[in-house]
Amino acid sequence: MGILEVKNVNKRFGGLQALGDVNLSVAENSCHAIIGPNGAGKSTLLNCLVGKLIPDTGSVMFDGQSVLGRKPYEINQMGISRVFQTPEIFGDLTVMENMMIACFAQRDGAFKMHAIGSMWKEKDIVEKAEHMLESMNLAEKRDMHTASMSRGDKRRMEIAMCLSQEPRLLLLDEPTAGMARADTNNTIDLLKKIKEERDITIAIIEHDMHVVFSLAERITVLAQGTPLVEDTPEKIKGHPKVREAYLGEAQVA
Ligand SMILES: Nc1ncnc2c1ncn2[C@@H]1O[C@H](COP(=O)(O)OP(=O)(O)OP(=O)(O)O)[C@@H](O)[C@H]1O
Repeated sequence: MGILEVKNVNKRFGGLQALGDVNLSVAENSCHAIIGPNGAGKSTLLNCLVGKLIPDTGSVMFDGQSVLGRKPYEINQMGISRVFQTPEIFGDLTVMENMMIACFAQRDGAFKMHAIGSMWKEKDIVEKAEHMLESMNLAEKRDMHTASMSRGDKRRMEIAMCLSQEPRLLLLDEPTAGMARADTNNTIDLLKKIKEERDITIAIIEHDMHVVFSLAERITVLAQGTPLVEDTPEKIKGHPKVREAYLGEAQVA
């Protein structure tokens, strides 16, 4: 039994079957990639895992408990955190302030903006935020306004903010989208380090096959809303069905 078990999930948008009988089992402490051509249903599936969408039929179990019918914040409290394609951070605040807000939210369940002036008095929050920034190689940038950070640093910042929630399952939606190769490689190294140091399961949606093959232990290929194959990266590389699904689009080599 995986920490995440998706069974027979279906989701329609009007006449369009976005997900058709999706089954997915993600093993605890593994990194599982979900790949597939544009429009395959990857984001729809992720949205069903975090309560943003409700499947028409099927079940989604996390650590033996159903996530269906729960609000996104309740699912977050269960231990599932999602990093979005577009970083969700406060550009007017510094890296350290953003990190402290995330640590507050984790400790108190919420953060009220009026508390921003007094948050430096909270020693445990300051220490935790400093530790998170160090572990994500962002300590040197702590006083920088996040609006002036590079895309790669912003993305790492958001991953750090998600990790401050101490999730057991981290969902990454194209974590290296729009990054230069050097930044992508830094992010891969950082995610490997996170996996080594923490008791964490990672599910990742990614178009960049270099990222997928560098990180994933299992890969599920979605095509037209249905899992086509699920296997190890070695078996997925060059798999005829996968090549067919990507025909004319990307390269899975
Ligand atoms: N809210 C919505 N209303 C109607 N159709 C939708 C909605 N969300 C997604 N779709 C459709 O469902 C299908 C699956 O979309 P989804 O975004 O899940 O694919 P994807 O694999 O994540 O694609 P991409 O790689 O391009 O992000 C597409 O045909 C898309 O147009």
